[in-house]
Amino acid sequence: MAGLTGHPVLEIGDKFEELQNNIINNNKNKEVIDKARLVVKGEENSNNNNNNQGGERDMAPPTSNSLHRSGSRPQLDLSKAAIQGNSEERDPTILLPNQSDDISHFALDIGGSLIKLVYFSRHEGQSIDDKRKKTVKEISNGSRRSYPILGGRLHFVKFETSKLNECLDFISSKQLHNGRIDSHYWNSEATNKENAVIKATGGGAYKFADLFKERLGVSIDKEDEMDCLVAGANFLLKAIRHEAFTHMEGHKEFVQIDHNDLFPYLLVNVGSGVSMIKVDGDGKFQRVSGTNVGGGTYWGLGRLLTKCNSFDELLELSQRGDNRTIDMLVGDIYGGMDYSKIGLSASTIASSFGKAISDKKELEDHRPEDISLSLLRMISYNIGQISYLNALRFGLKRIFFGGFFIRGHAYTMDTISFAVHFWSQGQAQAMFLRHEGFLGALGAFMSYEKLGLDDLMVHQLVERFPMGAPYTGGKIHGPPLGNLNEKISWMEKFVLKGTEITAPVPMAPPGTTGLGGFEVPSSKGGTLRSDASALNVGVLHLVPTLEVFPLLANPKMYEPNTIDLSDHCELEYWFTVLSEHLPDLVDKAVASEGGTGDAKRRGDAFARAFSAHLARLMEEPAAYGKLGLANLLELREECLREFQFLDAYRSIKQRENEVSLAVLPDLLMELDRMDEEARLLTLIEGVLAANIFDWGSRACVDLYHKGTIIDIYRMSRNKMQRPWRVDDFDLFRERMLGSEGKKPRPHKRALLFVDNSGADVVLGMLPLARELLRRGTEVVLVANSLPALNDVTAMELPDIVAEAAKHCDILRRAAEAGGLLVDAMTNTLDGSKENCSSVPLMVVENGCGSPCIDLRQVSSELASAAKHADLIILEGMGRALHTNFNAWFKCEALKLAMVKNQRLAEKLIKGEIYDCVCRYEPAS
Ligand SMILES: CC(C)(COP(=O)(O)O)[C@@H](O)C(=O)NCCC(=O)O
Ligand SMILES: [Mn+2]
Repeated sequence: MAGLTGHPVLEIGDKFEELQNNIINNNKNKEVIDKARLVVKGEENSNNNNNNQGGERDMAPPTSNSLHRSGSRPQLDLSKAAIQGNSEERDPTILLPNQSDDISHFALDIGGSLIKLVYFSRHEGQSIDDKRKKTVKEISNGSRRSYPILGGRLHFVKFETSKLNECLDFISSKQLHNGRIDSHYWNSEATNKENAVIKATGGGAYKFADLFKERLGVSIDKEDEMDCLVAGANFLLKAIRHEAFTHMEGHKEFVQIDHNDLFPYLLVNVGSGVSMIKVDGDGKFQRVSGTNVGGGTYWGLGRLLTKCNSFDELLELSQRGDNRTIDMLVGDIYGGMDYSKIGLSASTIASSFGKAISDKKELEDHRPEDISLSLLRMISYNIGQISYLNALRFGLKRIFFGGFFIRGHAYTMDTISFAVHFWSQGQAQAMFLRHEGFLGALGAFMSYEKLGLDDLMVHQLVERFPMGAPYTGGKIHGPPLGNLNEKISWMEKFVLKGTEITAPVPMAPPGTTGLGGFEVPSSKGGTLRSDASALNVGVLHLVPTLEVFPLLANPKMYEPNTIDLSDHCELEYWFTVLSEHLPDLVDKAVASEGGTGDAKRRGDAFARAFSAHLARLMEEPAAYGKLGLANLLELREECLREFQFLDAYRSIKQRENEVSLAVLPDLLMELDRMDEEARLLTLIEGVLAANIFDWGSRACVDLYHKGTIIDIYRMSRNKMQRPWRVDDFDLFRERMLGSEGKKPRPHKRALLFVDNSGADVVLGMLPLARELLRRGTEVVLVANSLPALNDVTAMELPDIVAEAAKHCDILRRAAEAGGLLVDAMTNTLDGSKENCSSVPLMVVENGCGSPCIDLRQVSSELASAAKHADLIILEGMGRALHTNFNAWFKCEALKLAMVKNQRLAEKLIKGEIYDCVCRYEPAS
């Protein structure tokens, strides 16, 4: 039969059909094809799944939830670390002789109005008892770096100082003061409570020391406040990618700080009072000024003048205020005119509260809203102005503002920025910090010896935004949520509370009038969320094993995201795509957990949580740092995991693997009948065509509901006519096969970043890997550490490879050489064990649990494997288009994907849905 694109291999579609008939006649295999139909027709609902659950679970490869992206260790004192006992055993005990047992888990900054608490929590124990263990050792040359030792997270929580008891209850409920979590890991005796010492800064460290001793039995070790502020700020500015930002006229922009060019700067900490600190380096600073007119002044005066009950209420009032009724403006003095000679417009405030002297009004005659706004502007301008004058005094260009007075409040930041800009005539810039209120607490935390926190680098920290955790200490939510059930009930309350909680921080630009200052701030949501600033702070995962992918040509310039979500249309489009996909995803997730009542409740909570994230980000796209499409897709996966859906597509993946493995031998036979050139083309076509099996694409899911796997595969092959929309195949062929009779040298090692399970990996990437192996190139299959949609994981791959190897000597020998076939090879094709001299086929995890990959943060395993690679192949929309489409590498790169989204096809390649990309780039 003629091939669909003129190549004989394309009989594979027919082979599928033939196979189907054969299989149907064969009772043993009938189930396989039935299952395949179920999958592709989208008939898999919770009921079906319910029925199948037991059997499928038994057959499924072990879920990889034991491998976490952030599943490695906090930087503790690892010197002289050694494995105790047999290093080959599962979960060997690791001794840390220089690690002291009494590591405390939290530190406090007890201020006049707020208590800020930073605490450290540990990951659960992990195991990499998978078939890759040998591979891992192989690649990392026997180094032990890939053993999971410890993992950790930093949480940021705040309480009102007046509610100190809530804070003590929280510490007590989490047993933070007992070091209980650690003792389990370090094999130590429970920490001696009597001697427990915790670090704290701020005035309350002195004031409440006795209470801590009485209630928790711990002593407070007081740390200097300025030391802590500076240590906290330096850490954040060096270690968090999107920490500092400017905020001008409602527009927030993250600032990339060059670590080598950070100092000197002015740190302005606006707490109850204000400190201005000139920072010259780590531990090198001088408090150069300050002002007693700060957050406490705003709150104190505001409370007296407006009878407000809380700081946040006062701030919220300002949203609806009009300060012109109470402030004396230049125009009030100059009969409505500007004082242009000295550059003051009519709307400039000439005297804060100045009108109150001339009016015959009493306090009751003024609106509390106007008073609050006038007060806010007075204090913010004053802080901005004094800060600038101090920056000028020491020749400092950069001013960072922190402290809880700011509270992520757009108008406050705009006012301070305006003052700095105005007085410096644009020469200095105000910058704000996302962890604004936690500088002191973080600094106190870092003062514990041997923590090694200050050595952490940007790529070793991953910030996550779990639902519930940031909602702290407020009247509605209580402290961060401890267990899943609490979280779900909280989500249920959350929905009852409606939009009040998701109401955005007002972001509308507060209309300026040139030099004259701002008009009344426009209030978008009407309410200012009480925990506005806390919401901008996630949980920091400390992952010292993450590394920058060493083959990036220019890591500093690297931007993983291709789609710029700062374009509002783009943002809206992708938000709609994700919202519309949600019901289907919830169905799959609930089904994957057996469709039980508990799973449904979790599914519901997940949907609410993810929708809340979307709503929040829609209102303030930069709320969680710079937002790209990859972040959104990852957030969705993280959110699923938060509600304990560890592998929503588990059964779908398994069925597609089975069906694809069943037709693999036919495909390999067809390939082997071809000459080199036809084979290479067919292999690339195969990768592109099989990338259609993508459960994350709306269009593809619709297809699966309409046709069988065979129809879809055929349709996909039919689309394979060259030229593809981006088609560098000829270049790649020349590199692989040479021209004019010259044989090029084969690649030494290729990293194949695989994408989806089923046909994608089995009929697409594995045959391509086999071709490379055949040519003497070592192949490393790079797969996700954690499940994401229907992507294949590093944990699942060895079983798939073992199955494939049963039908192919090349794969078998290579997999054996790569240590992948440990015990799976009882059944080889010919039973022969000789000839193990093949180049190895290996599997490494990439460190991610997302459909995309940010190459600034990959597993150390991958970084290690990359060192000898001279070719990388990135496959799929997530890894090759949404991210890395514009990335340059030090080695050759091949980017292969089918575009399964109409809009992306139009925007990125001026094409149509199902068009393909084959981009080949020589080393740069
Ligand atoms: C999530 C995905 C990136 C996965 O694609 P893949 O990497 O598997 O090729 C892709 O399915 C996607 O962008 N989906 C959303 C757009 C849509 O539904 O059209
Ligand atoms: Mn995928």
